[in-house]
Amino acid sequence: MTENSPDLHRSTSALATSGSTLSWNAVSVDVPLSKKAATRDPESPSVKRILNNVSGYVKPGQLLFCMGPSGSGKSSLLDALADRIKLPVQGTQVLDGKVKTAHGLKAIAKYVQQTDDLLGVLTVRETLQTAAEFYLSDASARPNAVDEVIDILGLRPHEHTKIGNALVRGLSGGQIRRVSIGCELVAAPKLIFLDEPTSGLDSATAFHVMTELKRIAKTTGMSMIITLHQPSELVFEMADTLLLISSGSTCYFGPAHEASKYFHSLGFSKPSKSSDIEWMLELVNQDFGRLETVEKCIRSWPRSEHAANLQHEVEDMEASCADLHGGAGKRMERMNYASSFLQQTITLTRRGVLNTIRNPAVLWLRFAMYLMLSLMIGLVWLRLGNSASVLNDYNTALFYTCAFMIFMSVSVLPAYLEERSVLVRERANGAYSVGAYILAHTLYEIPYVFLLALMASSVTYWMVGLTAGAKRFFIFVANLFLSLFVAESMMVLISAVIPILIVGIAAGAMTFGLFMCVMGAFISIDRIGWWIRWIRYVAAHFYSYSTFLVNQFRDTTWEASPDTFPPFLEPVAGESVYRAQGLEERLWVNFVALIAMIVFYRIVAAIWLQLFLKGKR
Ligand SMILES: Nc1ncnc2c1ncn2[C@@H]1O[C@H](COP(=O)(O)OP(=O)(O)OP(=O)(O)O)[C@@H](O)[C@H]1O
Repeated sequence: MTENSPDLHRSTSALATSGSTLSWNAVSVDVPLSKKAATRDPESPSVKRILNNVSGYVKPGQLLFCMGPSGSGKSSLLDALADRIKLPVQGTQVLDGKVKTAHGLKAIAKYVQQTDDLLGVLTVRETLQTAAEFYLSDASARPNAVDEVIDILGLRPHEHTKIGNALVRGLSGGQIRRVSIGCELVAAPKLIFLDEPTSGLDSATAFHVMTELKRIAKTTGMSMIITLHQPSELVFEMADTLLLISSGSTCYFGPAHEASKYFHSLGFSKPSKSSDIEWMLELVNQDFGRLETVEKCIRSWPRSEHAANLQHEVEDMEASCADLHGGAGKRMERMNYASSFLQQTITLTRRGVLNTIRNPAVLWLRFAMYLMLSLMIGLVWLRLGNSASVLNDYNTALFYTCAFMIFMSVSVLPAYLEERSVLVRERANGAYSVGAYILAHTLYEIPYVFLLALMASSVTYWMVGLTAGAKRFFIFVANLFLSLFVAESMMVLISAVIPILIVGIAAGAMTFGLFMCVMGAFISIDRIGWWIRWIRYVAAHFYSYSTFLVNQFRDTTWEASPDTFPPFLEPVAGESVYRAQGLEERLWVNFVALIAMIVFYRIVAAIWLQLFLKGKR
C-alpha cells in the first residue's frame, strides 16, 4: 500500500463473501422539461432523455467500469441501478435471479457516493468501527473487518486521526475519500457501487486503491460497478468490463480489453500519442468531440456483435427470473437491518456523545455563549433586591432569559446539518432505522442540555437575586432545561426539513421571533388580537415565561417604596405581576405542554426523515 506495508494478503478475509449478479435491460430515464421551455416551443419534446435503452450486467468478482465524458449519464445510470434516483426508471433489472427490489438491493449492496459525508470529529477507526456495528451482526467479526479495511486502504498510519472539518484539522481530501470507501467495504457487500472513488486521489494512491478493490473482487467475489472520469492506463487495465456511454446512450459494453479493437473496427484510428482510454473517451465526447463521430458511435452500437452478445446474456439472465413480469417490484417489503434496534440506538448514542463532546461548535461554543449571556443578564440585572419598584426589572430579566436562551438554540444548526448528511448516506445504505436515530439523538442530548441549563440557571439565578429557595431554583432549572430541549427539538425538525444552513437559520429565527411576540411579555395577552393570540399555545416561550414569572412571584410580598416613580405606598403581592399579564399559575400544565412539544417535534422530524430522506437524487 502507499503509506505502509501491512499483510494485505491474509488467507482469511473478514470481507469474504459471495458476489451478486445484476443485469439491466433497456434502462431509460426521462427528465420532464420545465413548462417554460414547453411554452417557448410547443413543438419541442416535453421530456429530456438522460438515459436511453442502456443494458448491461455485472457478475460476481467483476469490476465493471462505467465511463463517459462529463454529463454523459454515468452517475444517473449508477443511481438508476442503485435505486437512488427520484425519476421513474424504465426497463427491467434482475438481481441474483429475481426482480430487483429496493429492500432486496439494500440488503446486499452498498453505495459509495461522490461526496464524503462523515463526522469530522471522529477518528478513522471510530468511523469504520461505527459502520461495522451497523452493518455486521456478528460482533466478533467487526474488529477484523475494520483492521482489514484500514490496511487495504492504507489508513494504518492515520487510524487515530480525526476526519476533520472546518473547525478540526484532520485528514487530507484523498484520505477522507478512502475512509468513505472503507465505510461501505466494511459491510462486506455482495455488490458495491462506487461513484468516482478515485476523485481527489493522486495517481499513485488512485492506482493502489483500485488495485485493492480489484483484489477484493477477485478474492471475495464482490461485484463492483464503478464510475470513473479519466482513469490512467494502469487503472483502466483493471476493468473486466467497460460500459462506455455518451449522451445517455451506450457506445460500448463488453470486455474492457476488446474495446479499442471495437472502435478500430468502426473505422476510427488512434493517434499515436493517446492511450486507448483517452482516445475512446475523446471519440464519444458529446461536448468537445466531433458530433458526427459521437453519432456514429451511438448508431453503430445496436448493430454490433458485442450488442448482440450483451442482449443474449441479459435475456438469458431474465429467462431464469420467474417473477419478471409478475409485478414483484410492487410487493410490500420490510427492511431488515443487520443490527438490532437496540444495537443501532447504542451505537448512535455513543457516536452522538463523542460528536457532542468533541465538536467545538456543539458543546464548547454553546457553553461559552450561554455562560456569556448568563453573565450579561447577571451583571445588568445585578442583585435587584426586595422593593416593589424592581418588580418590572425582574420581569424583564426573566423575559430576556427565556427569549434569548431559547433563541440561541439556532446555533446548533450547523452541527445538525452535518449529522443530517451522514444520516442520509447511512440510511440510503440501510444502516439503521429513523426511529433509532431520533431516539439516540434524544438520549445523548439530555445530559448536555441539562448541564447547559444548570450552568446558565446557577449564574443567572444568584447574580440577579431571584426569589430564594431550593424548590424555586429546581423549578427554574427544570423549566430552562425543558425550554431549551423544545428549542433543540424544533431545530431537529428544521434541520430535517431544510438542508440549507442560512434558510434553516432564517426559519428558526423567524419562528422564535413570532413566538416571542405572543409569549405575554410587554403586552397583556388579552390585548393581543384573537386571530394571532392563539399562536401562544404552540409557542414554548409562553409556557416557559409563565413558569418563570409564577416561580418568581408566587407567594411573595414586595416592600413598599414610596419614594420611587411610580411610588408604591403599600407592600405589593408578587402574584399581581403575572396576573396583570393574563398569565395563570399552572406550572404542571406548562411542563406537560413543553414535554408534549419535545415529543411532537421529534416525531414529526422522524416521519419527515422516513418519508422524504431516502438519499435519492
Ligand atoms: N434530476 C435531473 N434533472 C434534470 N437533469 C438531470 C437530472 N439528473 C441528471 N440530469 C442531466 O443528465 C445528464 C447526465 O448527468 P450525470 O450526472 O448522470 O452525468 P455524469 O456522466 O455522471 O457527469 P459527471 O461526470 O460530470 O458527474 C446531465 O446533462 C444532467 O444535467
